[in-house]
Amino acid sequence: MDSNRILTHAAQAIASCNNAITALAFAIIAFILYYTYEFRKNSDLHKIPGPYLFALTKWRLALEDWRGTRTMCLRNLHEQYGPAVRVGPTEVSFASQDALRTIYGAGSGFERTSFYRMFDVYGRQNLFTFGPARQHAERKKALAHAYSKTTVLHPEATATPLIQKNVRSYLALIESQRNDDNDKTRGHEIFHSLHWFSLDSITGFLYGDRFGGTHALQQSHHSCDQDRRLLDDILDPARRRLSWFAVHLPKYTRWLYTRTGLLEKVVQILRLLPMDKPSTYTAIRAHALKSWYSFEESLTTDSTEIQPISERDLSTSQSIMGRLYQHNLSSQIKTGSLRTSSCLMDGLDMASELADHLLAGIDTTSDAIMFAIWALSRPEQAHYQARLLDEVAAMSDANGEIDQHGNPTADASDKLPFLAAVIKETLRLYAPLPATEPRMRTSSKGALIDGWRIPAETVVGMDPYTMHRNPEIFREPLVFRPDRWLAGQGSETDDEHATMRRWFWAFSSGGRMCIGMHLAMAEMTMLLAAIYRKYTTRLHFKQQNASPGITSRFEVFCDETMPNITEHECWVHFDPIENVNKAA
Ligand code: HEM
Repeated sequence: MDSNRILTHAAQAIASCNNAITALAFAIIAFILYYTYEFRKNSDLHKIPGPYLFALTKWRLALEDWRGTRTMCLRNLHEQYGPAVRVGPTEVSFASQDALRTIYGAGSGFERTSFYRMFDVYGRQNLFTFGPARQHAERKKALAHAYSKTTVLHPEATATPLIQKNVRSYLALIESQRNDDNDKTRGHEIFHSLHWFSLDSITGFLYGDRFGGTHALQQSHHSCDQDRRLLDDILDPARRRLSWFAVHLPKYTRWLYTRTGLLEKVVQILRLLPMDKPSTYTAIRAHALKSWYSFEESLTTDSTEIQPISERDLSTSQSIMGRLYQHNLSSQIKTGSLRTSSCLMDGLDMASELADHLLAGIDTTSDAIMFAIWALSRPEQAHYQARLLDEVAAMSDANGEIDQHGNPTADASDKLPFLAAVIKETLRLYAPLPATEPRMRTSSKGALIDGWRIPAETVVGMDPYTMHRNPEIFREPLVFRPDRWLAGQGSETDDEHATMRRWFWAFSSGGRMCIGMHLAMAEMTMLLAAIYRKYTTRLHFKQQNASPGITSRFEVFCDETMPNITEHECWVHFDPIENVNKAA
């Protein structure tokens, strides 16, 4: 090849290289212009403060989700940018009372977003996942009475005797572990045992003893081990990764988990599943479905016609399953139809509803009780434990405050002011569901929230974590101080108390507020009152300088002031009060 030809080739190569660089440069500029246009297109959202990258792409917030730092990040962004922050191209986070009323107030027109559809069960929607207010309101009407405070605290209805029984089983479990242990330094791991307590309570309440009530607390019961294993897939930390995939890549995740045969094997070999099968909630959902089918079967054994529940089976007729079934049956009789209106349910609708309550009622309540015991057991908070011990010790048999087994009654436990303050402070600082509750208005009308014009289809949300740590509302927000809730006892004025109560948001608010709140409160008050009448608690050495950690969605939550975390574990000692008194 002569030198001219070489030069010509070289010139051509350089020219084509230049063309490629020019094309790339154009592509980058076009990309930036496109995104800048997209970013600015919505001039209303564009005015809301927030970091540029978050507004540019939803994957920036998804990265925080992946790292498990979403809620902490939102709180920091609110500290930096104020009560309204744009956290995605079409997502805004709020932290103000005006926003709370506008978004979550009854009849606000804001609905739960598609985010909640990952909680559909057996392919059916339920109270938790319904978007439209009308559908949701009809279902809530069918259930509200059974969850009311009057029903929950009624001494002869299902909840109270059931929780009393579970409290006794819990105390018996503490005692048996204490007696079994030759090594008195071993201590008690309460994260798991409190899950057993809440599992037995919610299954008994929903299904009754005959059809699905569990016995995880009763070591001598034949189903104890099997019932405890129902929780295995909930307590697996891989559940957080699965939540991330389910939220951010829902179609892909559904595809992965519905493969069968050879493809299923390929998916497994390539380790594509975010969480190995059985994935979260598999065991609980299977248990819930089995309970429903055995109940349904019992209704049709004697006849081909479905019958009302027999009067003699009181525990079943008073369970949520029995009540829901009766309610549906009477609606069917009234309308003469099996499932023509959205308020009527078929078997799977009812099974889905019950399964969802089962899932909602386990971690929440047990995590809250665990944090209360952990907080009271810390040496720096010994004076709060002493105050609670005094309060429960003063309960008297003569006033009917103690039941025949020597434990505080439901009604009396509900009326203890200091215990109520301990629980409220626990739920403030360690809310079991601390993350964003996303909502959206789908009607073409947007909304004015806290002075900002928000177009329809924008995801808006608030989170208890940020609300509960606002230093302008809660003095020393990271400090566990139950007496802040007691009028005339902390340094807060009456006005400050009223403001704090408005900012307390552990159970949400408005039409979508937690339906299980009174049940959860009864479980918490009765168990804590009974424990502190018999025992003092102190931290085990494994818990020194370590906060227990709980899972909620993609994140682990703990006491952020502690240097270490014990994830899904919490170790304490229970010392019988008479021993403590003798030693003193
Ligand atoms: C300390 C315990 C509990 C806490 C802190 C709690 C908190 C909450 C919160 C914050 C919500 C709203 C979530 C959202 O919109 O994203 C909620 C809803 C709900 N909770 Fe609870 N919960 C607790 C216990 C329970 C229990 C024991 C049940 C048992 C049935 C339950 C059943 C539900 C249901 C069915 C909903 C949906 C209500 C609706 O949409 O109308 N929760 N809960």
